[in-house]
Amino acid sequence: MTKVKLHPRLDNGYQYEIDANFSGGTLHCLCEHNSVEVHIGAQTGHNHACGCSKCWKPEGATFSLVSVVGRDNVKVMKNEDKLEIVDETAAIQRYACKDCGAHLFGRIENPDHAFYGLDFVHTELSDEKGWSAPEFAGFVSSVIETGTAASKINEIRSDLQTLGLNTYDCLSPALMDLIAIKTAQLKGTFTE
Ligand SMILES: N[C@@H](CCC(=O)N[C@@H](CSCO)C(=O)NCC(=O)O)C(=O)O
Repeated sequence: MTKVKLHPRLDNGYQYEIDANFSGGTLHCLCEHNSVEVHIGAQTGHNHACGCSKCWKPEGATFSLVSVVGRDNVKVMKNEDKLEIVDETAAIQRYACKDCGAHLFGRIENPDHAFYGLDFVHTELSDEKGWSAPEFAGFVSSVIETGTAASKINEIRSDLQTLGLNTYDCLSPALMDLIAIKTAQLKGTFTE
């Protein structure tokens, strides 16, 4: 039986050279010429494999690898005119290259969103080494929505677990707690 390809960074050995002093790098889209460049001026956090239908995935991958960084650390350096928002109605507005389709960053504009202030980025689009490593796999069941055979889901979960990534069908408990805390704060029901 053919194995489902998770993501090149996961399938090919899962190597991350984490550097405690790492302070960012430059993402570039996949265009050979006139590529879009976005500088990320800090280490990223909450890196995870995401199976949702909206996050950008490289060719053939079932999951994206996506992490977050403060929006003030995200700066478009080159070919900004090639960027377009994939879906203006989505909570995360993903800025993609019109030519190659790679997503350079995703931004939340709703100040009431739990993750407002954080941009979503795919650090595999950078040549630098030292970025944060994936910590878990989220929205795993969602891969069925985009055509992965439902019969493969147990194998997929098992492969992710083998890589040390706990699997969730939403986000990790820590991130779901942040979402619930924000909701409680907005409702006035939050207690420490
Ligand atoms: N089954 C849906 C789930 C989509 C979903 O809720 N995705 C989350 C996380 S994306 C990054 O981890 C989300 O916040 N979505 C808002 C958005 O994408 O704008 C599906 O697969 O589409």
